[in-house]
Amino acid sequence: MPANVISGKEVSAQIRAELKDEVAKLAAKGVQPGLAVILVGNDPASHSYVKGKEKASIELDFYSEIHRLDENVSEEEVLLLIKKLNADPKIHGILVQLPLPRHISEHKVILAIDPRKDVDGFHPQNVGNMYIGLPAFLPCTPHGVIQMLKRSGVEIAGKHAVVIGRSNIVGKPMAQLLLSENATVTICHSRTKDLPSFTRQADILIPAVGRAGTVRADMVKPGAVVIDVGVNRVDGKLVGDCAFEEVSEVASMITPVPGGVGPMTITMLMYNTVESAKRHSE
Ligand SMILES: Nc1nc(=O)c2c([nH]1)NC[C@@H]1CN(c3ccc(C(=O)N[C@@H](CCC(=O)O)C(=O)O)cc3)C=[N+]21
Repeated sequence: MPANVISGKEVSAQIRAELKDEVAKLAAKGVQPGLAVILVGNDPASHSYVKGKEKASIELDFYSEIHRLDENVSEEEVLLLIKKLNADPKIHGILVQLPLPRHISEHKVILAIDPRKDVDGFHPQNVGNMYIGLPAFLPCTPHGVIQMLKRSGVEIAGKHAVVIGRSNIVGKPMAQLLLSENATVTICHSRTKDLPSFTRQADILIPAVGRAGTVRADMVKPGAVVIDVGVNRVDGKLVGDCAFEEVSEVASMITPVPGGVGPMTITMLMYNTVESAKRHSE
Protein backbone atom coordinates (compact mmCIF):
# COMPACT_ATOMS: atom_id res chain seq x y z
CA MET A 1 0.00 0.00 0.00
CA PRO A 2 1.50 3.38 -0.93
CA ALA A 3 2.26 5.82 1.88
CA ASN A 4 -0.04 8.52 3.15
CA VAL A 5 1.34 11.86 2.02
CA ILE A 6 1.58 14.36 4.89
CA SER A 7 0.80 17.75 3.40
CA GLY A 8 2.89 20.57 4.86
CA LYS A 9 0.45 22.96 3.27
CA GLU A 10 -2.49 21.47 5.17
CA VAL A 11 -0.71 21.34 8.53
CA SER A 12 0.48 24.89 7.88
CA ALA A 13 -3.05 26.08 7.17
CA GLN A 14 -4.20 24.53 10.46
CA ILE A 15 -1.48 26.30 12.47
CA ARG A 16 -1.97 29.58 10.59
CA ALA A 17 -5.68 29.51 11.46
CA GLU A 18 -4.70 29.19 15.15
CA LEU A 19 -2.20 32.03 14.74
CA LYS A 20 -4.90 34.24 13.23
CA ASP A 21 -6.87 33.94 16.49
CA GLU A 22 -3.76 34.87 18.46
CA VAL A 23 -3.13 37.86 16.20
CA ALA A 24 -6.73 39.02 16.72
CA LYS A 25 -6.31 38.76 20.51
CA LEU A 26 -3.13 40.81 20.31
CA ALA A 27 -4.85 43.39 18.09
CA ALA A 28 -7.47 43.88 20.81
CA LYS A 29 -4.56 44.85 23.09
CA GLY A 30 -3.17 47.21 20.47
CA VAL A 31 -0.25 44.93 19.52
CA GLN A 32 0.58 43.87 15.96
CA PRO A 33 3.32 41.23 15.54
CA GLY A 34 6.24 42.80 13.66
CA LEU A 35 8.80 40.85 11.64
CA ALA A 36 11.95 42.30 10.05
CA VAL A 37 13.80 40.30 7.41
CA ILE A 38 17.30 41.24 6.27
CA LEU A 39 18.36 39.91 2.89
CA VAL A 40 21.89 40.55 1.60
CA GLY A 41 22.71 40.09 -2.09
CA ASN A 42 20.81 38.64 -5.04
CA ASP A 43 20.63 34.88 -4.56
CA PRO A 44 17.43 33.94 -6.44
CA ALA A 45 16.51 31.10 -4.04
CA SER A 46 16.83 33.45 -1.04
CA HIS A 47 14.62 36.01 -2.76
CA SER A 48 11.99 33.34 -3.39
CA TYR A 49 12.02 32.23 0.31
CA VAL A 50 11.76 35.83 1.46
CA LYS A 51 8.74 36.29 -0.82
CA GLY A 52 7.10 33.34 0.94
CA LYS A 53 7.73 34.97 4.31
CA GLU A 54 6.30 38.27 3.03
CA LYS A 55 3.16 36.51 1.76
CA ALA A 56 2.64 34.77 5.11
CA SER A 57 3.13 38.07 6.97
CA ILE A 58 0.42 39.73 4.89
CA GLU A 59 -1.93 36.75 5.27
CA LEU A 60 -1.57 36.91 9.07
CA ASP A 61 -1.77 40.70 9.26
CA PHE A 62 1.73 41.20 10.66
CA TYR A 63 3.67 44.41 10.42
CA SER A 64 6.59 43.47 8.16
CA GLU A 65 9.78 45.09 6.96
CA ILE A 66 12.13 43.64 4.37
CA HIS A 67 15.58 45.14 4.21
CA ARG A 68 17.19 44.22 0.89
CA LEU A 69 20.88 45.12 1.12
CA ASP A 70 23.51 45.23 -1.59
CA GLU A 71 25.88 42.24 -1.90
CA ASN A 72 28.78 44.58 -1.01
CA VAL A 73 27.27 46.09 2.13
CA SER A 74 29.78 46.16 5.01
CA GLU A 75 29.46 43.97 8.09
CA GLU A 76 29.29 47.11 10.26
CA GLU A 77 26.29 48.34 8.33
CA VAL A 78 24.43 45.05 8.84
CA LEU A 79 25.28 45.09 12.57
CA LEU A 80 24.08 48.68 12.83
CA LEU A 81 20.76 47.81 11.21
CA ILE A 82 20.32 44.91 13.65
CA LYS A 83 20.99 47.28 16.56
CA LYS A 84 18.29 49.60 15.27
CA LEU A 85 15.81 46.75 14.89
CA ASN A 86 16.68 45.44 18.39
CA ALA A 87 15.61 48.81 19.77
CA ASP A 88 12.50 49.20 17.57
CA PRO A 89 9.32 48.44 19.57
CA LYS A 90 7.33 47.69 16.37
CA ILE A 91 9.65 44.73 15.67
CA HIS A 92 9.24 41.45 17.59
CA GLY A 93 11.21 39.20 15.26
CA ILE A 94 14.44 39.70 13.32
CA LEU A 95 15.59 37.22 10.69
CA VAL A 96 18.81 37.53 8.70
CA GLN A 97 18.51 35.31 5.66
CA LEU A 98 21.41 32.84 5.42
CA PRO A 99 23.84 32.24 3.81
CA LEU A 100 25.57 35.63 3.98
CA PRO A 101 28.32 36.83 1.61
CA ARG A 102 31.75 35.65 2.72
CA HIS A 103 32.95 39.03 4.02
CA ILE A 104 30.19 39.06 6.66
CA SER A 105 30.55 36.84 9.74
CA GLU A 106 27.42 34.76 10.25
CA HIS A 107 28.36 34.24 13.88
CA LYS A 108 28.80 37.96 14.63
CA VAL A 109 25.50 38.74 12.94
CA ILE A 110 23.58 36.10 14.90
CA LEU A 111 25.19 37.23 18.18
CA ALA A 112 24.08 40.81 17.47
CA ILE A 113 20.38 39.86 17.38
CA ASP A 114 18.56 40.37 20.69
CA PRO A 115 17.81 36.76 21.78
CA ARG A 116 14.25 37.89 22.62
CA LYS A 117 13.78 38.78 18.93
CA ASP A 118 15.72 35.82 17.50
CA VAL A 119 12.74 34.11 15.86
CA ASP A 120 15.06 31.80 13.88
CA GLY A 121 16.28 30.35 17.19
CA PHE A 122 19.92 30.59 16.03
CA HIS A 123 21.35 32.72 18.87
CA PRO A 124 23.54 30.65 21.24
CA GLN A 125 21.30 31.67 24.15
CA ASN A 126 18.25 30.13 22.45
CA VAL A 127 20.26 27.11 21.28
CA GLY A 128 21.50 26.53 24.84
CA ASN A 129 18.09 27.00 26.40
CA MET A 130 16.55 24.57 23.93
CA TYR A 131 19.27 22.07 24.79
CA ILE A 132 18.58 22.14 28.53
CA GLY A 133 14.81 22.32 28.12
CA LEU A 134 14.28 25.96 29.12
CA PRO A 135 11.89 28.23 27.19
CA ALA A 136 13.47 29.25 23.89
CA PHE A 137 12.60 30.10 20.32
CA LEU A 138 12.80 26.75 18.56
CA PRO A 139 14.47 26.65 15.13
CA CYS A 140 11.72 26.76 12.51
CA THR A 141 12.51 23.77 10.30
CA PRO A 142 12.98 21.14 13.06
CA HIS A 143 10.04 22.56 15.01
CA GLY A 144 7.94 22.31 11.84
CA VAL A 145 8.91 18.65 11.50
CA ILE A 146 7.81 17.92 15.09
CA GLN A 147 4.48 19.65 14.45
CA MET A 148 3.91 17.63 11.26
CA LEU A 149 4.56 14.39 13.14
CA LYS A 150 2.31 15.27 16.09
CA ARG A 151 -0.54 16.63 14.01
CA SER A 152 -0.46 13.53 11.79
CA GLY A 153 -0.92 11.34 14.84
CA VAL A 154 2.62 9.91 14.83
CA GLU A 155 3.73 8.76 18.27
CA ILE A 156 7.35 9.86 18.80
CA ALA A 157 8.10 8.56 22.32
CA GLY A 158 10.04 5.30 22.30
CA LYS A 159 10.50 5.32 18.52
CA HIS A 160 13.88 5.11 16.85
CA ALA A 161 14.38 8.35 14.92
CA VAL A 162 17.28 8.55 12.49
CA VAL A 163 18.38 12.01 11.32
CA ILE A 164 20.72 12.22 8.33
CA GLY A 165 22.65 15.48 8.53
CA ARG A 166 24.29 17.44 11.35
CA SER A 167 23.95 21.12 10.41
CA ASN A 168 23.38 23.70 13.14
CA ILE A 169 20.18 24.77 11.40
CA VAL A 170 18.52 21.37 10.90
CA GLY A 171 20.32 18.14 11.86
CA LYS A 172 21.57 18.96 15.35
CA PRO A 173 18.47 20.77 16.64
CA MET A 174 16.25 18.15 14.94
CA ALA A 175 17.94 15.39 16.95
CA GLN A 176 17.59 17.42 20.15
CA LEU A 177 13.86 18.11 19.65
CA LEU A 178 13.21 14.42 18.91
CA LEU A 179 15.10 13.55 22.09
CA SER A 180 12.90 16.01 24.03
CA GLU A 181 9.92 14.03 22.68
CA ASN A 182 11.51 10.85 24.11
CA ALA A 183 12.59 9.27 20.85
CA THR A 184 15.75 7.18 20.67
CA VAL A 185 17.87 9.23 18.29
CA THR A 186 20.66 8.38 15.87
CA ILE A 187 22.49 11.07 13.89
CA CYS A 188 24.09 9.99 10.62
CA HIS A 189 26.28 12.20 8.43
CA SER A 190 28.72 12.25 5.52
CA ARG A 191 31.29 10.16 7.40
CA THR A 192 28.81 7.52 8.57
CA LYS A 193 29.90 4.04 7.47
CA ASP A 194 27.13 1.89 5.98
CA LEU A 195 24.31 4.46 6.09
CA PRO A 196 21.63 1.92 5.01
CA SER A 197 22.31 -0.23 8.08
CA PHE A 198 21.17 2.72 10.22
CA THR A 199 18.32 4.03 8.08
CA ARG A 200 16.76 0.54 7.94
CA GLN A 201 16.35 0.67 11.73
CA ALA A 202 14.42 3.96 11.64
CA ASP A 203 10.77 4.15 12.67
CA ILE A 204 11.04 7.85 11.84
CA LEU A 205 13.55 8.79 9.14
CA ILE A 206 14.54 12.42 8.58
CA PRO A 207 16.96 13.07 5.72
CA ALA A 208 18.38 16.62 5.79
CA VAL A 209 21.33 16.28 3.48
CA GLY A 210 20.75 18.41 0.40
CA ARG A 211 21.44 15.65 -2.11
CA ALA A 212 18.68 14.20 -4.29
CA GLY A 213 18.38 10.42 -4.23
CA THR A 214 20.12 10.02 -0.86
CA VAL A 215 17.33 7.75 0.44
CA ARG A 216 16.16 4.86 -1.75
CA ALA A 217 13.43 2.32 -1.09
CA ASP A 218 15.80 -0.45 0.05
CA MET A 219 17.10 1.84 2.82
CA VAL A 220 13.70 2.23 4.46
CA LYS A 221 11.99 -0.09 6.95
CA PRO A 222 8.49 -1.03 5.77
CA GLY A 223 5.96 1.19 7.54
CA ALA A 224 8.46 3.89 8.53
CA VAL A 225 7.49 7.58 8.63
CA VAL A 226 9.74 9.65 6.35
CA ILE A 227 9.99 13.44 6.73
CA ASP A 228 12.09 14.81 3.86
CA VAL A 229 13.91 18.04 4.76
CA GLY A 230 16.04 18.10 1.60
CA VAL A 231 15.64 20.95 -0.88
CA ASN A 232 17.35 20.27 -4.21
CA ARG A 233 16.92 21.68 -7.66
CA VAL A 234 17.22 19.00 -10.35
CA ASP A 235 16.68 20.12 -13.96
CA GLY A 236 14.91 23.21 -12.64
CA LYS A 237 12.56 21.06 -10.55
CA LEU A 238 12.40 21.12 -6.74
CA VAL A 239 12.96 17.68 -5.15
CA GLY A 240 13.82 16.37 -1.69
CA ASP A 241 16.52 13.92 -0.55
CA CYS A 242 14.27 10.88 -1.08
CA ALA A 243 13.55 9.03 -4.28
CA PHE A 244 9.90 9.92 -3.59
CA GLU A 245 8.09 7.45 -5.88
CA GLU A 246 9.89 4.32 -4.69
CA VAL A 247 10.17 5.33 -1.02
CA SER A 248 6.41 5.99 -0.85
CA GLU A 249 5.87 2.32 -1.77
CA VAL A 250 7.66 1.28 1.46
CA ALA A 251 6.91 4.04 3.98
CA SER A 252 3.59 4.41 5.83
CA MET A 253 3.77 8.21 5.71
CA ILE A 254 5.97 10.57 3.72
CA THR A 255 6.23 14.30 3.09
CA PRO A 256 6.47 15.71 -0.44
CA VAL A 257 8.89 18.34 -1.77
CA PRO A 258 7.63 20.94 -2.52
CA GLY A 259 4.62 21.24 -0.23
CA GLY A 260 6.12 19.47 2.79
CA VAL A 261 8.63 20.85 5.26
CA GLY A 262 9.17 24.14 3.33
CA PRO A 263 5.78 25.71 4.09
CA MET A 264 6.09 24.49 7.71
CA THR A 265 9.39 26.36 8.11
CA ILE A 266 7.68 29.63 7.24
CA THR A 267 4.68 28.85 9.44
CA MET A 268 6.88 28.18 12.50
CA LEU A 269 8.65 31.49 11.87
CA MET A 270 5.25 33.16 12.07
CA TYR A 271 4.53 31.15 15.22
CA ASN A 272 7.74 32.38 16.87
CA THR A 273 6.97 35.97 15.91
CA VAL A 274 3.51 35.74 17.48
CA GLU A 275 5.08 34.20 20.62
CA SER A 276 7.53 37.09 20.78
CA ALA A 277 4.74 39.65 20.39
CA LYS A 278 2.76 37.90 23.15
CA ARG A 279 5.70 38.03 25.55
CA HIS A 280 6.18 41.67 24.67
CA SER A 281 2.54 42.47 25.47
CA GLU A 282 2.56 40.75 28.88
N1 LIG B 1 17.89 32.85 8.57
C1 LIG B 1 17.33 31.93 7.80
N2 LIG B 1 16.20 31.29 8.21
C2 LIG B 1 15.61 30.35 7.41
O1 LIG B 1 14.58 29.77 7.80
C3 LIG B 1 16.18 30.05 6.14
C4 LIG B 1 17.35 30.74 5.77
N3 LIG B 1 17.91 31.65 6.61
N4 LIG B 1 17.95 30.49 4.58
C5 LIG B 1 17.39 29.54 3.64
C6 LIG B 1 16.56 28.47 4.31
C7 LIG B 1 15.60 27.75 3.40
N5 LIG B 1 14.28 28.09 3.87
C8 LIG B 1 13.09 27.72 3.22
C9 LIG B 1 11.87 28.26 3.54
C10 LIG B 1 10.72 27.93 2.85
C11 LIG B 1 10.75 27.04 1.80
C12 LIG B 1 9.51 26.73 1.07
O2 LIG B 1 8.42 27.17 1.40
N6 LIG B 1 9.57 25.95 -0.03
C13 LIG B 1 8.42 25.63 -0.86
C14 LIG B 1 8.74 25.79 -2.32
C15 LIG B 1 9.32 27.15 -2.67
C16 LIG B 1 9.83 27.21 -4.11
O3 LIG B 1 9.12 26.74 -5.02
O4 LIG B 1 10.95 27.74 -4.31
C17 LIG B 1 8.02 24.18 -0.63
O5 LIG B 1 8.86 23.38 -0.20
O6 LIG B 1 6.87 23.86 -0.92
C18 LIG B 1 11.96 26.45 1.48
C19 LIG B 1 13.11 26.79 2.19
C20 LIG B 1 14.37 28.91 4.94
N7 LIG B 1 15.65 29.13 5.26
